[in-house]
Amino acid sequence: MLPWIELKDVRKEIEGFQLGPISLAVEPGTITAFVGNNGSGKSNLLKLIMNLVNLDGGEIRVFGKPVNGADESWKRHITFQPQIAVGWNAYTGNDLQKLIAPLYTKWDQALFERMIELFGVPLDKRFGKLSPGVQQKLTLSLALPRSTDILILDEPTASLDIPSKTVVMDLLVEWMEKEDRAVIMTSHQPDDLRKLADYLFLIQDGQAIGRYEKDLLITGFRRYWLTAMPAGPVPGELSRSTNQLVSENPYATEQYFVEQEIDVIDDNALELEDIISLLLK
Ligand SMILES: Nc1ncnc2c1ncn2[C@@H]1O[C@H](COP(=O)(O)OP(=O)(O)OP(=O)(O)O)[C@@H](O)[C@H]1O
Repeated sequence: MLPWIELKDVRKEIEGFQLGPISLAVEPGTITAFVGNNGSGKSNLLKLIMNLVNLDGGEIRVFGKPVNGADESWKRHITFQPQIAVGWNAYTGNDLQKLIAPLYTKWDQALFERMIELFGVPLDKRFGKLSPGVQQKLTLSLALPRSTDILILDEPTASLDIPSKTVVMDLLVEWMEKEDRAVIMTSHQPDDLRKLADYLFLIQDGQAIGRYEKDLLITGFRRYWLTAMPAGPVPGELSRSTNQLVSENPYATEQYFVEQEIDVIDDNALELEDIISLLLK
């Protein structure tokens, strides 16, 4: 399927910080999570996609249209939720709903009311007077009902309590199932990544480490406990300690163990957060 969003050799310099070159394609029906260390450039990459900051090099296309071109019709197909909603503090939830809903032809009022009810958001209080978590709940309740093709969320669950994180994950899964849609999100929450992401796009200090299919990533690393560690390198070996070996190619590693008659006491899959930490080392 043709990608909805395409980044080709995207580059940006922000006061001495170099972001890119980054290339990436986002297809419909997928959730892509940008994952990286703090300050690695994830939020700036989202802003570049939304044409909120200027590119220094490369190009970004949404539905085939360059984001920095004269035709801005692509913006109608995207909802962007930044980490901090700018200019909302003086408005109540009711005001914001009245301002936002008429702008979207597929506004889902039933979903808005359901989310407000699920999260218990007061609609009569000014946005600026709400706690960060309640602000995030209201912002999400004003984002998903827009029913745009693409949803871009910058750390959507960062301030939420644990039960609400689960609610958001379930709502996003349901939102994706309604029609062909795509989500890009940034997150530091392993649960979000495990439950939601189809692809992880890893960024470190402004540089792309790679785009990984989450399910393949989870099966692609294994830890083995051995009675005796082989002296030489083992195929697929990523790291070793006295009796533990971590492999990034379990098939090759296990084949080698069989050929060399090496006893494996135990083995297990690595947790997603361990794999991410290894890749971002
Ligand atoms: N307002 C700003 N002024 C100057 N430099 C900035 C500004 N915002 C970001 N930067 C620079 O851009 C880099 C990338 O920041 P960005 O916010 O995109 O990272 P991030 O990956 O989203 O971080 P985090 O995980 O902490 O949210 C930072 O390291 C910083 O050097």
